[in-house]
Amino acid sequence: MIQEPIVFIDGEAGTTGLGIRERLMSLPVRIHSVDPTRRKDPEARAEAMAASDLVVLCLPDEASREAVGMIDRIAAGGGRAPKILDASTAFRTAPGWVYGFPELTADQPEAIMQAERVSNPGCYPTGAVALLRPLVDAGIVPADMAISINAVSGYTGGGRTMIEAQERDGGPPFLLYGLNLSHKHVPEIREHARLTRRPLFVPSVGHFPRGMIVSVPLHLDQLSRRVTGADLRGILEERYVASAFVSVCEAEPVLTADALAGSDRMELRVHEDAHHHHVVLTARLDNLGKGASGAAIQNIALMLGVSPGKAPL
Ligand SMILES: NC(=O)C1=CN([C@@H]2O[C@H](COP(=O)(O)OP(=O)(O)OC[C@H]3O[C@@H](n4cnc5c(N)ncnc54)[C@H](OP(=O)(O)O)[C@@H]3O)[C@@H](O)[C@H]2O)C=CC1
Ligand SMILES: CC(=O)N[C@@H](CCC(=O)OP(=O)(O)O)C(=O)O
Repeated sequence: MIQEPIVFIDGEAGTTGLGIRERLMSLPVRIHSVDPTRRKDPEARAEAMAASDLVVLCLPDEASREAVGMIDRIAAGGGRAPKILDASTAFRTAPGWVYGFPELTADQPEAIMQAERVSNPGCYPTGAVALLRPLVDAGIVPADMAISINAVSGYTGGGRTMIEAQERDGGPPFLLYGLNLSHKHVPEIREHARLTRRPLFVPSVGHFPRGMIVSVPLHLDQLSRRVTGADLRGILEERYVASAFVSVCEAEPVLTADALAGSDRMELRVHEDAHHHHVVLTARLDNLGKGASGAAIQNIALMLGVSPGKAPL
């Protein structure tokens, strides 16, 4: 009998870890857990890593870097190092890591399959890169164009600390943050959308648990060629036509941010005022779905060569 691959989730009790654990039930894998009382014990975690085929890191950035160091030491000691999928921000632009957005290009699924180390995309970059990269690749959005990105997330995006604060206090209904304009996702968006000019990114949080809209306003008369909203939509449709997770939808006058809560899919739209040559591109997703745990399951399936056997949530 063929043995099921073994997966260890470091940070299994956190928001992203729990979402991945739940979704792993749909894959033919065995989950290796450590005793909850030892979940932060380096010795117990190193043992679990050495016994696994794939380690999923659902930790804060610094703890992720330490965990990768532990796996490096397993390899240096002559052990068989497991593959790594990292959910943190630590390695999303790091050399030697493959970016875990399978829809990025036609070659990306194969690159993820072959990789030893994959970084799971950030929730906001998932929407921004999905909208911008095909248009940059097509030469329609110039790589050095001044791009602004606005986004709103559900409060689970801030992990346990923000969830507890929002649920204890009733939370502020809406707040802009990252107003020092150096949010940790900017380098990731810039690199994977292939922009040469740093985009301006303004995130926000609303008092709802799950959901996200990322929006990118464009003045069509500033693009490289004369194009219409229908042209932009055509390029996005061509890129995502085969994807079970990403779809291009009809524009709507109103979008609610939490409509895809509980789903691992993402919806893209092109909203146009043709008379004024204005377009707003939007991506709607669940920050914990395609923005985190749902994307992780896509990557785990590719990295282990297993199939979910059912359609995405
Ligand atoms: N929430 C989201 O929407 C998304 C989050 N991510 C990324 O996933 C990672 C985890 O985020 P999230 O799940 O939201 O955060 P949480 O705070 O909900 O979970 C993090 C977990 O890691 C545990 N932990 C912290 N330090 C260590 C350590 N040294 N050893 C073992 N366990 C440790 C925490 O335990 P304790 O609580 O006891 O400290 C907690 O269980 C982050 O890097 C984040 O950027 C990715 C995509 C989206
Ligand atoms: C609402 C909120 O606080 N969101 C987080 C982003 C989510 C996250 O930390 O995880 P990823 O990097 O994997 O997306 C933030 O802005 O720092």
